[in-house]
Amino acid sequence: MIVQKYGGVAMQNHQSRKFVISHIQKAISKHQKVLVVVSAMGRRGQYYSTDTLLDLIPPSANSIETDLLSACGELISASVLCAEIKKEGIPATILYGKSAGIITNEAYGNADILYVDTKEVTNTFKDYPCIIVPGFQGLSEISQTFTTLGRGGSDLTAVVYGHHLNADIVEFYKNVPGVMTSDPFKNESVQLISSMSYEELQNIIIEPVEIIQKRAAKFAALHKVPLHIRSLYEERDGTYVYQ
Ligand SMILES: Nc1ncnc2c1ncn2[C@@H]1O[C@H](COP(=O)(O)OP(=O)(O)O)[C@@H](O)[C@H]1O
Ligand SMILES: N[C@@H](CC(=O)OP(=O)(O)O)C(=O)O
Repeated sequence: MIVQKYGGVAMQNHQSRKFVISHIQKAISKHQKVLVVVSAMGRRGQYYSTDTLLDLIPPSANSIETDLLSACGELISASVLCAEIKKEGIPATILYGKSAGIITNEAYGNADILYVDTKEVTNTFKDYPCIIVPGFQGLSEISQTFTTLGRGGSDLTAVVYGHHLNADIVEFYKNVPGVMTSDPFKNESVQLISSMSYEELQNIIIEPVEIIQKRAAKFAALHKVPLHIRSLYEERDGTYVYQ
């Protein structure tokens, strides 16, 4: 089985989600089972993006209501993709909250994962080749409320499942060809790095959220989770990280 992660840009509209569905179809043919982690649709200004949702309420410290509100973005995204995938004839379902099994403390906004219970995921794979999970969120062990894993946290969701499900690979579908020598939207003469070590990946990420979330890169390095960071739009290989 493999894990695929689709971020806000990949999920932003019907056109971009056609690419998403095509990658999922190919993954099922090749790997039989795919766990799809999705982020909220689009960026600030687009209806259901994380920043648009958070702009609905007065700026405040991380709290039960800020995490519940931002978790809604990924729930909407998962629901929309599931409906579209089923329309294409692919059997798929959604797991979230307790069934998704990502159990955290109550540090709203940047929760720590206490444990991951993959029982429901494993059982559901007996009936469905495709399971969609809203990224970026967990469930707090004590209060059973939604928590979030820091901005860009769907990347962490993906690598955490990759590790706990022993996935062949975790694929990230981006609006860039892979990890480049620097951000292609800021610099002109950049090149694709076809493979890199976990250490090199962590070193290239300066801010908490860049090509992938820094926290996710650190987790992948710690557990040696194989990664493939690649383009949503092109078939060619992107960047492999596996040593
Ligand atoms: N070295 C780098 N190589 C490629 N992209 C980079 C790099 N550093 C920063 N970036 C930025 O990371 C972004 C991540 O892609 P994006 O599709 O927005 O991710 P997400 O999956 O979070 O939606 C790119 O749009 C790019 O601007
Ligand atoms: N939607 C959340 C989580 C996330 O990972 O998003 P994206 O994959 O679009 O960076 C955020 O904006 O922080």
